[in-house]
Amino acid sequence: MKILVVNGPNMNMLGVREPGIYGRATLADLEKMIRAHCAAAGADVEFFQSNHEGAIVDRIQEAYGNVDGIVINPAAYTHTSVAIPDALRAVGIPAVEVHVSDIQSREDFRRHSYTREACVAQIAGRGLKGYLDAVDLLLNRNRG
Ligand SMILES: O=C1C[C@@](O)(C(=O)O)C[C@@H](O)[C@@H]1O
Repeated sequence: MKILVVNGPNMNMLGVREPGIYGRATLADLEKMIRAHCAAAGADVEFFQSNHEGAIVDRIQEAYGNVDGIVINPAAYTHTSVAIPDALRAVGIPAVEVHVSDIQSREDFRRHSYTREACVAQIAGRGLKGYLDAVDLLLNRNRG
């Protein structure tokens, strides 16, 4: 089982950006945590972060035929992008959407996700642990 973890815009600023909302851990800390979790479960993992919508679309397309599950935090593109969910539907790889914060309890414009419909589940408001829950969900789904 190979999992691709995709983080969208400003997620490279984790640890610095709005720590009251996103915490003090960095993207490197997050990736280390996910890597250890996947290793313990015997799964391979790859990471990708970009601030550019088209680069995220390209990476999802590259996953076609190479990856069994995608964990994606599209960040702000969650609320604006049609191209990212279209790419997820195009490759047909099961994906779980993750948000560190609880997008339902913040500003109104964060409540709607275009990506959600292209994913098997959405996990929000569990902090960084949400990524591990998303990995588990994909692993359990794969075990059938
Ligand atoms: O950049 C982000 C991060 C986020 O996806 C989260 O992880 O809580 C929530 C989004 O609304 C926001 O634009």
